[in-house]
Amino acid sequence: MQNDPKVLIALDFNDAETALSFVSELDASQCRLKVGKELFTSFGPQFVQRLIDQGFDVFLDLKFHDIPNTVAKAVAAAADLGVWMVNVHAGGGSRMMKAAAEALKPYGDKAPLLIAVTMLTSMEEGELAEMGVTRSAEEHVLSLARLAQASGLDGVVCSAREASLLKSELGKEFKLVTPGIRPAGSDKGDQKRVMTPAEAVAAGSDYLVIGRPITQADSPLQALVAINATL
Ligand SMILES: O=c1ccn([C@@H]2O[C@H](COP(=O)(O)O)[C@@H](O)[C@H]2O)c(=O)[nH]1
Repeated sequence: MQNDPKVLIALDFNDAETALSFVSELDASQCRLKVGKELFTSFGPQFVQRLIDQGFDVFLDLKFHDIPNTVAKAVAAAADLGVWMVNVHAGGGSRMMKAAAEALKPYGDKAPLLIAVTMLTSMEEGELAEMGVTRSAEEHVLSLARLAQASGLDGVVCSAREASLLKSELGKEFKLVTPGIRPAGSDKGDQKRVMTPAEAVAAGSDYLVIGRPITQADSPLQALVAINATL
C-alpha cells in the first residue's frame, strides 16, 4: 500500500471495455491512471468520471496548447471533472500558463496539479534543430521548466534524464513527471530519452508515466508489482 503512488499508468487503449477490464485488476493504492488523447477523444469525460468514481487519481494528459483564454477554460473544465493532475504545453508561453494557473485559483486545495510539457520524451536532441532550437536538450528543458515555475505551475513533464538537473535548479517541491520509463530489457518503441523506473526515481522523478511496459505485459498486474518493488 502506498500513500502517494509514483506510477501513473498510461491507459492508451482504443476501446473502453478493454480499458475498464484492465483497470478492474488494479487498486488505487498501487498506481494512478493517466488518460490521454486516444482514450479521451473516443470516450470523453464520462470515462474519466468512471475512473474517478472507482477511487483512482486521474492525470488528464491532453497537453493543452492554445490561446490563454481557451486554455484557462479548458483547465477549469478539467478541475470541474475532478481530475488530480492536468497539463498544458510550456511552448504556449508564460501568458498562457499564467492564465491556466489563475483559472485554477478559485478551486483552492481542490485544484488539480497543473504541470507543463517541456520536450517530448520521444524526441532526441538532434530533432530540436528542425524546430529552430539550437541549444541542448537539457538547456531547452531547463529553460521551459523555469518559465513554467515562474508562471505559477506545480511542475513539468520532462524525461528522467533531466530530472537531477531540474531538481537541483528548481527545488524539490517542483514536481517532475517523467514518461519514457522502460524497465531493463523492455522495448523502447518510439521513446528516445528513457530511463528505468529505479534510475528515474534516483534521479529525482516524482511520478513515472508508464504505458506499454505494463499495459502490453503478459501479466500487467505482475509488471506493476515488479516495478513498484524496485522503487
Ligand atoms: O513527453 C511525453 C509526454 C507524454 N507522454 C505520454 O506518456 C505515455 C507513455 O507511454 P509508453 O507506452 O510508456 O511509452 C503516452 O501516453 C504518451 O502520450 C510521453 O510519452 N512523453
